[in-house]
Amino acid sequence: MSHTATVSAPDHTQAPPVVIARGLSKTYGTGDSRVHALDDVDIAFTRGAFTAIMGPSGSGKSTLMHCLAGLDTATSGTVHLGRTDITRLKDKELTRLRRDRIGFIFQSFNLLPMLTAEQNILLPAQIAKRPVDRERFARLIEVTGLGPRLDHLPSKLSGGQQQRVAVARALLGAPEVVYADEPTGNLDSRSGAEVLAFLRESARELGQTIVMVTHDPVAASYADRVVFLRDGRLADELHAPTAQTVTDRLLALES
Ligand SMILES: Nc1ncnc2c1ncn2[C@@H]1O[C@H](COP(=O)(O)OP(=O)(O)OP(=O)(O)O)[C@@H](O)[C@H]1O
Repeated sequence: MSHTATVSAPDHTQAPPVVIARGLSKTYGTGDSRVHALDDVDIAFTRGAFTAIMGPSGSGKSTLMHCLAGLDTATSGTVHLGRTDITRLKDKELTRLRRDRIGFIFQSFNLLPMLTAEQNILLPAQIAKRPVDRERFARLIEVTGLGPRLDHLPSKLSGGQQQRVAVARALLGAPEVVYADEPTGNLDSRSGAEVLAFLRESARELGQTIVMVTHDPVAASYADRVVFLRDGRLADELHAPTAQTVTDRLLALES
């Protein structure tokens, strides 16, 4: 009698989804000026996965991220964060959900200029009256290499250091998902690579779920998975991307 055993490698398709969007559509305008920014998008993001969203200009990347994050309201469809259908929440509940369960990283670092690096990192926890996980704080400072800069004001930090402060701030509360909108758009390639390596490490080592919008195939190559939008629809998907495979798919989409 023969026995066959299948050993499946741990991969993100086995992990439970943290964010699930179903039938997500967003239209702007009416009549002839009507634009389908998102057209019936179904997508899920599993725990600990680092996903990049790409696509030609106007394909709906920002709209998708804003609807997933509860920064914009979808015309139809649902978005679940864990068990919460965020499309049913009232404004106040949505504000609280964004504050307590989601991390944000933007192209502009959005640091408060009069606060030190450390104070900036701790600010969201203070505002939410949330206890600070000192162990996680220490780990984030170690991984970001910000230790010697903690008492510096943002104006005394390089762009890359400022963005690392913004990333540590977004990750400190262990949010269920982090949305990053062109996080390396304002950085030189070396600083950008440091920030991206840190995001990748956060996904792998801390199980942090990250969804990043980017135009840059090199940035996307740090992700585990790249999803491509065209005309508001999911058009393609790549796993274990390289800058070259991402570029090839983008060119195919744009042709
Ligand atoms: N507030 C708005 N009013 C009307 N149309 C909008 C609005 N926001 C976005 N759109 C349209 O929706 C579509 C998708 O836009 P979106 O900004 O999501 O695309 P994108 O892929 O992020 O583009 P880019 O790469 O240029 O940032 C585009 O046709 C855009 O013109």
